[in-house]
Amino acid sequence: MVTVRSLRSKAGDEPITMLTAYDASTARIVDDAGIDVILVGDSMGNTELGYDSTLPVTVEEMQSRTAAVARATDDALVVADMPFLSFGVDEASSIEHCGRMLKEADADAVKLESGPHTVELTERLSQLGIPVMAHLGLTPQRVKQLGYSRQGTDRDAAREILDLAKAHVEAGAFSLVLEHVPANVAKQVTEALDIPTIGIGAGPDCDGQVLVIDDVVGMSDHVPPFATTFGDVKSEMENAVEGYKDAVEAGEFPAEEHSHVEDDLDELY
Ligand SMILES: Nc1nc(=O)c2c([nH]1)NC[C@@H]1CN(c3ccc(C(=O)N[C@@H](CCC(=O)O)C(=O)O)cc3)CN21
Ligand SMILES: CC(C)C(=O)C(=O)O
Ligand SMILES: [Mg+2]
Repeated sequence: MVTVRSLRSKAGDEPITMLTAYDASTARIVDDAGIDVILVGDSMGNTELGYDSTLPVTVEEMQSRTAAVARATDDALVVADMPFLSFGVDEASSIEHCGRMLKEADADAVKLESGPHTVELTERLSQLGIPVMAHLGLTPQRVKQLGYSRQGTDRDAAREILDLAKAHVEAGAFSLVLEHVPANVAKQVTEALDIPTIGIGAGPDCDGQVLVIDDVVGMSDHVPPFATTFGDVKSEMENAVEGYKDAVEAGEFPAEEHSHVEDDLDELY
């Protein structure tokens, strides 16, 4: 069983592995493979729900998918990604939305796309017993301001990431995702913090790595430049779907072994 405490002790020892999953069947595969952390990412908006950003994803959608993933997961830490405007608007509704992920969906922790506005909230949630994973660098919920470009690329911006990272550790965050930042910046952030950093497009020197499952297995139409594909599930599914269609059209499916005949029912009238 991976816990927020065991994750912390693994950091620096062995790389931490994290992947997204949005449903029970995928979560079972990821968990059985021994991945440490399953993130029910709001990237689900792009991958599963067909939106062109994560902005439309709702708390209800995240809660339902988090519950499905948690039901299928035995060992991995399950982290619910809090969707756009479900936190940071006011403290009471932020706590209520985050709390639902633990109380009702059985998540182990929440992830918040972080900034100066999430320091106090991270402290409050941590005090209440809701473990918080922070997320700095490229924060896709700010796509309308940032696009999907690399962050922390000048000294001021890189220092701001480091300073915010320290502020979130101080506030009680148990780990930090660093997205699409220079490897040498991620390295210094990792060295400066006593919580695990988990990188995506942040070089090899974070304590762990995370990618979106669709990109990893070869199901995405567009893979970000920092990701790599390790399989070709899309072709496998295309083959299976075509095979089914051809078999039905050729009259080969269902065959005798897929059907049954009941005695005395040959003539109903
Ligand atoms: N399938 C998937 N994988 C992801 O990693 C992912 C999502 N979806 N959805 C949410 C965010 C969006 N992410 C992205 C998406 C695109 C780029 C990308 O293509 N960046 C280019 C162009 C940047 C620009 O638009 O200016 C780059 O060169 O940085 C990076 C991160 C990462 N996240
Ligand atoms: C890529 C990770 C960090 C994420 O936030 C997501 O999948 O939504
Ligand atoms: Mg996300």
